Amino acid sequence: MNDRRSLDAALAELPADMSGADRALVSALAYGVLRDYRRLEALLAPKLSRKPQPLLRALLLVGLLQLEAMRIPPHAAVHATVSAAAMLKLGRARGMVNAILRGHQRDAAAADSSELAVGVRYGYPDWVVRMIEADWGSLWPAVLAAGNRPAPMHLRANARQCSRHTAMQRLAEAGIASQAVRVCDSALTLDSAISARDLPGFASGEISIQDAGAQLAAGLVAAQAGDHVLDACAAPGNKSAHLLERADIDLLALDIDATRLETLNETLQRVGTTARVQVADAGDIEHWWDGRAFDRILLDAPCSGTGVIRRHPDIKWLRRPDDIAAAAKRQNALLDGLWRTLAPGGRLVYATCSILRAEGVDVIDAFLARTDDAREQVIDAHWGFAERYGRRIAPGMHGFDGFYYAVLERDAA
Ligand SMILES: C[S@@+](CC[C@H](N)C(=O)[O-])C[C@H]1O[C@@H](n2cnc3c(N)ncnc32)[C@H](O)[C@@H]1O
Repeated sequence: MNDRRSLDAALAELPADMSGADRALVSALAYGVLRDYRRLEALLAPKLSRKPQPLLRALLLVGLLQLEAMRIPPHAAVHATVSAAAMLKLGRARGMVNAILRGHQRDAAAADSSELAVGVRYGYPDWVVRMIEADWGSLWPAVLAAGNRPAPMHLRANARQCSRHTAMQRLAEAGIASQAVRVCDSALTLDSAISARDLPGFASGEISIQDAGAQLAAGLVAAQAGDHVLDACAAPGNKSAHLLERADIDLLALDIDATRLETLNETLQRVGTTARVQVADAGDIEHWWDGRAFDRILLDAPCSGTGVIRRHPDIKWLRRPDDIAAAAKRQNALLDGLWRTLAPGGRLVYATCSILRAEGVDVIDAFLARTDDAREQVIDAHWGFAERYGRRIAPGMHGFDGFYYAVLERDAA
């Protein structure tokens, strides 16, 4: 966490020859500690007489997590953690690890978590708790708690290749139970998660893995055959692929990150579609725009990611309070730049996986106030909550990740 690397980037460095089961366990331990980091820290602190070195501290947190939140028999959890101390050349600390974990087992039954400070109890930095409280009113405890629950696995049926119904039948034939997601017609949810390589139809592009809340974007863009469409922040390409699956459009997919665009190319190839793909700063239109106006633009803006904390608990600890205002500034600048490339009568969909107003309705409010030829198109939908402009979704609502969407239209010339 010190280098602000994401958890996914750190897990990508696990040894290539590690077994799938070990990989899954390491991943569950890392995600679990980050989800519950503050509470585990609060449990550990009184048991220490001095500050342990970082590796030992991390090991103790992993040990406590196993005792607190995982279905691992306590004696096995203590034994494995003590053994790991030796493997990590922390042999001299084995006695201490053993004593702390055994002591915790004894004390745990008597512990009363209601006395913990709110941020510790819910496992969030205080500044995030304050922002969620301010933005979500009485829903704030539910919003925080939802960010600590594992997310369901949603799939998207590729309309070019099969109906959602057919996709579900094929999964059922392979013994994989799924259900249709009510308010999103391309989405289905699996009863239990499964790796992509074991999903029938994934390699051939019939189905893709994508949160159902994220699948709402393509329907809001509502591009028609022949439309000239821009996906301005497109990588790793899930929404681009969905846009292309829905209609024969002429899509330009931009992203500032060349490595992430490689994943986009792989995704488009897998689902059997093509787009023009370009590395660019979307806001810097002089450098990439050829002057041909777009009928539709999707701006899936870079944001705090506070709506996807349940999938990426490291976000809680990687973000800093200043990041929110900085993100809002970038979002405003992207909107201003991209608006100039939108055709009169065209539509721009603004999306973020943030649940903070500063990156959602406040951005749109300010944009509409300074942009004469922009109008909000009210989203008439059965998902999320209506905001002054746009709609936002709380994490876990309908099973979705947290999102904000607004639809803007440019006055006809
Ligand atoms: C929320 S992600 C997009 C997810 C993508 N739309 C999808 O559904 O797979 C935001 C993306 O914006 C990109 N980005 C950030 N700043 C940008 C900029 N100035 N211009 C273009 N892309 C940018 C990031 O590299 C990141 O890939």
